[in-house]
Amino acid sequence: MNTADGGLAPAVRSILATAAERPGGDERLAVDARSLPDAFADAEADGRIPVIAEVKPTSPTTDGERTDDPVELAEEMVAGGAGALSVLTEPEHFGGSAETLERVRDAVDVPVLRKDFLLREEQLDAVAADLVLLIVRFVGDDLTNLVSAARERGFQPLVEVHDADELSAAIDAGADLIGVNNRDLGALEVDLSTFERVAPEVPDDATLIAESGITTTADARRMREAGADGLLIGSAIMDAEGRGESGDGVEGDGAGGDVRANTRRFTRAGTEGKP
Ligand SMILES: O=C(O)c1ccccc1NCC(=O)[C@H](O)[C@H](O)COP(=O)(O)O
Repeated sequence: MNTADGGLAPAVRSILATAAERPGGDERLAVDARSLPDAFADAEADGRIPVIAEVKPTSPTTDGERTDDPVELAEEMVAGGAGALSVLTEPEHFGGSAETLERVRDAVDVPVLRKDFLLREEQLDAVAADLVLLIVRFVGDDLTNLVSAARERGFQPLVEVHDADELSAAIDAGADLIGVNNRDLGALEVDLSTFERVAPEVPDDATLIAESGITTTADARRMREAGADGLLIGSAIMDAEGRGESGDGVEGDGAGGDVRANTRRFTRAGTEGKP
């Protein structure tokens, strides 16, 4: 359901309205970032699929909320083999905070992505992280400046795209970490063929991440076969409803709300790797 007002779903319009109001940090940050490509290489060398597991207490498309300590969740994800973490810092719609990210990053030694809807340079300075997300659809013509501003502070910018035009903008901005979001932020619908359409156009030397909608181990293998170097997985690992997944990819009798087991299921999903 695309809507008026830029074709964005009401929840996304609300997310952007609150993001526009959020202040930046008091001073410019200088970050000593943990390398995402190195973390992915370590996972591959260990026979694990590189997974960025997301600490996502809730969202506009999630039923229920996880109120467990995010640091414990993060440590369980790493114990399940996550090569990196993503932590929501958006407070109003995702239950995140900068403080959560700080605590998680202090507790683990893998790279941590700040997952938020950043619109202005000063918002980069709200909290240290190893990576920051820049969503092409939302930052528009500011993308090149924000990529530079992120790198000047030591962040690795992960540039998120949804179609070929956004990919061109990401490449023009010099992005080397590219995420293809299977979730259409206009309609909030998920379609894994989005990644399959966009991935062939991504330069070989970029690190390519399939984002959103990866629910089963079959989905994970499908994204890897389509060229994903890594997978960003939130809801299926957080699994607030405790549905889990059975061995044959059918929901219902699996690990439920056990984030360590959920993460392991994806990191050990088995694949021939990138073609
Ligand atoms: O997840 C949502 O409901 C959502 C709604 C509106 C804008 C963004 C949204 N998600 C942000 C994300 O990038 C996802 O949390 C992330 O890709 C993980 O997705 P999933 O594995 O499907 O939880």
